[in-house]
Amino acid sequence: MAAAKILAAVIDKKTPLDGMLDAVHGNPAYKALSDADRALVRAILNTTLRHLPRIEKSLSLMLDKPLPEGARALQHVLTTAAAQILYLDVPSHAAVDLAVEQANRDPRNRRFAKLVNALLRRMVRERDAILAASHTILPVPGWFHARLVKAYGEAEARRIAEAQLTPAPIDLTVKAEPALWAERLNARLLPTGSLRLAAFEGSVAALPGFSEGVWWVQDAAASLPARLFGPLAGKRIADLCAAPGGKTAQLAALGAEVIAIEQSANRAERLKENLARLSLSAEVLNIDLFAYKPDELLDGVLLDAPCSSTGTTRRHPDVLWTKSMKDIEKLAELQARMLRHALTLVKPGGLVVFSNCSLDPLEGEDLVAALLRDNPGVERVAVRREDWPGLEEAISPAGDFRTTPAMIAPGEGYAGGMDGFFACRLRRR
Ligand SMILES: C[S@@+](CC[C@H](N)C(=O)[O-])C[C@H]1O[C@@H](n2cnc3c(N)ncnc32)[C@H](O)[C@@H]1O
Repeated sequence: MAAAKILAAVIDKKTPLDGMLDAVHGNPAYKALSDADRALVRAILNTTLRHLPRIEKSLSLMLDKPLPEGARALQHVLTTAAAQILYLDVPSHAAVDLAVEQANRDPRNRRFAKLVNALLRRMVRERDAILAASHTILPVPGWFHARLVKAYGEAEARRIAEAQLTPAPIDLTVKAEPALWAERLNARLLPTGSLRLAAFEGSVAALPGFSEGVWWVQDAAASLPARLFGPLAGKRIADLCAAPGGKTAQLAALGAEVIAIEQSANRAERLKENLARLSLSAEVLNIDLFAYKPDELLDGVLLDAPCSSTGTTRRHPDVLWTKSMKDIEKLAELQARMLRHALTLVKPGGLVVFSNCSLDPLEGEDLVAALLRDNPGVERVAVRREDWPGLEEAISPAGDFRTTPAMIAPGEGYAGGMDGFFACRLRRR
């Protein structure tokens, strides 16, 4: 019940999933569930959203005629039930019975209860054939696929779209001694310097090193921007969009004197808590970055800007259904303004690293190209392939990091992939 309602809010009202699944401020129907039922609802929603185009197409092929416009709620009941039948390891008959019960409970949908029953039972019987046939259907919305094709070409777009079907593994960044901690945690040491856990269920807080603040959870790709500054001991660096603090922690662990700026009060608090657990220090300023003017120009600035997050769909599959091209355009404009401000904060010769977790060039390559065109006082310091063995494919010809979920091959017992990220290193002349 909760799953279909929450799905409706994502699809019809563009409400992000994270907020609705928050244990304190989340959707009331979700909060009323037991821990086990919450986990099941989360799995159903993430699975439904990951496979939505394939589920919808499979359902439409089984219907003689489309459901009437007024039956949106029924559509969500059907898609969440179909996700369980096709992709989740739960008893199919329970999913069918629940969907029929939901249809019966809603006076607008009662007349469709028999149809729901027949259609879903047929789906159970024909599951293997439906799954085999659905492989040809693109697993992402059309607008997003078109953007991927434009940026990466047909074949790579397909690989990225398929890669986002696999849930992200857990990656960790360690303060020091990555090889030693890789062994202790039975993790794979990635070419980014991150550790990747083998298939893992449970709480990371129970793993060795957590309570001592030795490491933090951070996707491999997300760890790259902070690594672009080179030696940081004694340098003053501002992290302009800092919370929850993965990159602030990296900068501080590398010896920088960090000023961490975060506009949201709640998120600034979370950043402070995270730094405290890691015994790392930074000056945390809960202000708008546009209001920040240091007394003296800085050695470097990290701008990990708010973005469309289209690189994180393995973790947040709702993004593709809540964001649109309009959002990408608006965010790209904001990022360009933020980047121009960031460049005023560093001394001549100072570095600005600009990054975000979008796959769209409007928020990355195009934005930087326009900035360089208009600002002769700024130059790109290209990332060199020879400095990043194993990550050559993630470095663009211009010398930026451009990672995608289709990069990093799986290893024995370890998943592949990483978030889609853009990171560019700029220098004020
Ligand atoms: C992509 S997240 C940053 C993630 C962070 N760098 C990390 O590695 O953990 C962007 C952050 O920027 C913050 N933010 C957005 N607009 C801002 C502004 N004008 N000034 C300061 N922070 C802002 C958001 O609240 C959000 O926490």
